[in-house]
Amino acid sequence: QFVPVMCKSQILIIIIITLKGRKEAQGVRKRGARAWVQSFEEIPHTGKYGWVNLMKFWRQGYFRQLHKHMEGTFNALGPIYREHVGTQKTVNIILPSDIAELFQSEGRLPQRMTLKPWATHREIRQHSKGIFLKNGEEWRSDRVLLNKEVLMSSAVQRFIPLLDEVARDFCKMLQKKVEREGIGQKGKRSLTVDPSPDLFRFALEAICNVLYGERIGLFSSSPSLESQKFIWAVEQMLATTPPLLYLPHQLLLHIGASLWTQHATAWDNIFSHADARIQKCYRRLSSFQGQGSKAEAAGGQYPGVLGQLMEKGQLSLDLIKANITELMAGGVDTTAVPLQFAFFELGRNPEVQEKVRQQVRTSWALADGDPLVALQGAPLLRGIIKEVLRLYPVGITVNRMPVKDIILQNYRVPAGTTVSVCLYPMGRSSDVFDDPMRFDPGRWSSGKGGQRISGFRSLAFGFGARQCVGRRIAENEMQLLLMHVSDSRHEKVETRRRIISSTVISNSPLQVKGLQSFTLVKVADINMLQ
Ligand code: HEM
Repeated sequence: QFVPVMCKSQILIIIIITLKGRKEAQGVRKRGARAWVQSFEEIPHTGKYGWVNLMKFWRQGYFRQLHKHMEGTFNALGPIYREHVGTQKTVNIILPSDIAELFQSEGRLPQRMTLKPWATHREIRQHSKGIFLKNGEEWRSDRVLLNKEVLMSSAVQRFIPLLDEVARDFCKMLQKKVEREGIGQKGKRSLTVDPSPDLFRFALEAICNVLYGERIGLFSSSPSLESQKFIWAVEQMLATTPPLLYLPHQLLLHIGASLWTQHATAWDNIFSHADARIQKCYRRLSSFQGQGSKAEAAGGQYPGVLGQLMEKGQLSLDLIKANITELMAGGVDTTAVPLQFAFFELGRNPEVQEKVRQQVRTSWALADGDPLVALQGAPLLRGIIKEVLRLYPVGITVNRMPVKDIILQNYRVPAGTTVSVCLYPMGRSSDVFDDPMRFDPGRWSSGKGGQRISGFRSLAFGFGARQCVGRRIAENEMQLLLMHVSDSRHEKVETRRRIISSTVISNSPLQVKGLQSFTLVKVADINMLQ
């Protein structure tokens, strides 16, 4: 009844006073929020009609630049917006206070938006689904078993030596390359290379060693074509996923559209590669049956995640296969690409590079050859990974479907809505990070110099019970590589240092040229450099 005589802010004040008691009792009023919770429909949006928006996405090339589109939309509409594109509806958020609210409402069985094209592939090929695609109790029972093999600290201790061995061999391979192809005097050669293909090989070699407990020889002078095909297949699968998420992929499947065929073929290749590896490993471990445990059969050594799962026998072979295939598919691009960005940023920031080298040197000296201890003594390595994933997140969103209605920015969001945390714009927002465009690994340290970053800001691996199951593999794999590349204690330091300063880590145009040679899926990454 005050409307005719008062401005909007006065109206709000009056309402706060009159409704305070009632809304707080109902538990829907947030501190600092405007009094009256607004409806879902009132959330700012990018257009009502999903198909019209889809056309716009297509025309403007947003599928390749989703992160940029999100950043622009937050700038235009504020910290929350709705988006309806084709078959997808999401609410997008960016602020830690809203993210906290979302994750606190994820329930005991957190649920993400299902990647339907992936699920459909499993259904039409009659493959079992792994944890990525499952929900509910079914997800939980697999996940608990996998956590023991890849996420818990006892597992980390088992696989660290395998990752360490691959990281050391990678450095040796680079040294040989410099000696062979570099310019300058013997022993003081330097070489400028595009590190991308080598880093993809490194990531595949590392994940295979952890999963199967055996090396696949990708650093040899003639790496197998089969492995190269696997790398291409993962790239193809990732590149074809974003458009399929918004299109009626069942229809595309029905009419045999080439986008769907490319996607399904890529998955088929991933499955057949993983299948061949699994069969080979299975035969090797089975041939020792009756000679004690599989761990003993593997010469007393850790037999890899597959061997552990088979030995324990708590998951059916079908489910082991489904999950190992997902770990393979999730274990290559996810680490190879951030490593490239790590080198790129270290190249642009020589003072950071020097600090890291000093820290690694000191830590090695105290670690007595134990890679885990050495990593613990060099927190800047962890900071580099966090900083790289803040600026160049692998997955640009993490989403949840809350189990109850939640209030975000004073709007009511019904249970079951897909809410996406937009990592790329969040990582570059000055509302969330001080001086966000500065590459500063030290900002994550808790001690002197660190910014004491509070919660819900480091989310590149997701959150809680549903966070990335491969997180510890990825973090340790990337840190070990950076540690060995930075380590200047060994004999061939000179060469390695040159690799850092003049080759991989340099801000020369050649470095950027290397990045431009990425295939489709990486186009987004190049844009992230802008
Ligand atoms: C820098 C590297 C990586 C990043 C940034 C990353 C990021 C993510 C994110 C954001 C999620 C969703 C988490 C959530 O919903 O809360 C996820 C899930 C997952 N990731 Fe990763 N990941 C990485 C490496 C890996 C690796 C190396 C593997 C395999 C060894 C892997 C396997 C998986 C699987 C299987 C899931 C599904 C987990 C579930 O739903 O329970 N990821 N990852």
